[in-house]
Amino acid sequence: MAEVLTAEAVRDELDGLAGWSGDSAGITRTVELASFPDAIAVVDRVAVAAEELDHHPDIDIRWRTVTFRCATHSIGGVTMRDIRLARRIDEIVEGAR
Ligand SMILES: C[C@H](O)[C@H](O)[C@H]1CNC2=NC(N)=NC(=O)C2=N1
Repeated sequence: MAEVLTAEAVRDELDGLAGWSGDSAGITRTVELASFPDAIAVVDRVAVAAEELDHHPDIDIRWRTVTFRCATHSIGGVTMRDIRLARRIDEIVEGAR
């Protein structure tokens, strides 16, 4: 079972996650894509990655702007599962731009 990260550990991990912010309750990144279809394509790729990781982000879609929030719901905090998911999301977003 993943262990919840301390606030300091989350801050350290956020240093390596450009565009992400948050705290020990959750981490968030908002991205703007070129179009609504591009945004949905990114969300679809993130869904595939989330299924592979068995770890799922909260996703807010507003036209071309997509916000991802990662927290480990079963624990109620941020774990390395969320950090790994955030890294995968970054790879997908960078590949879509
Ligand atoms: C059974 C399955 O492994 C669990 O329900 C997973 C699914 N995806 C998850 N995603 C997130 N963000 N938090 C969880 O606790 C979680 N649990």
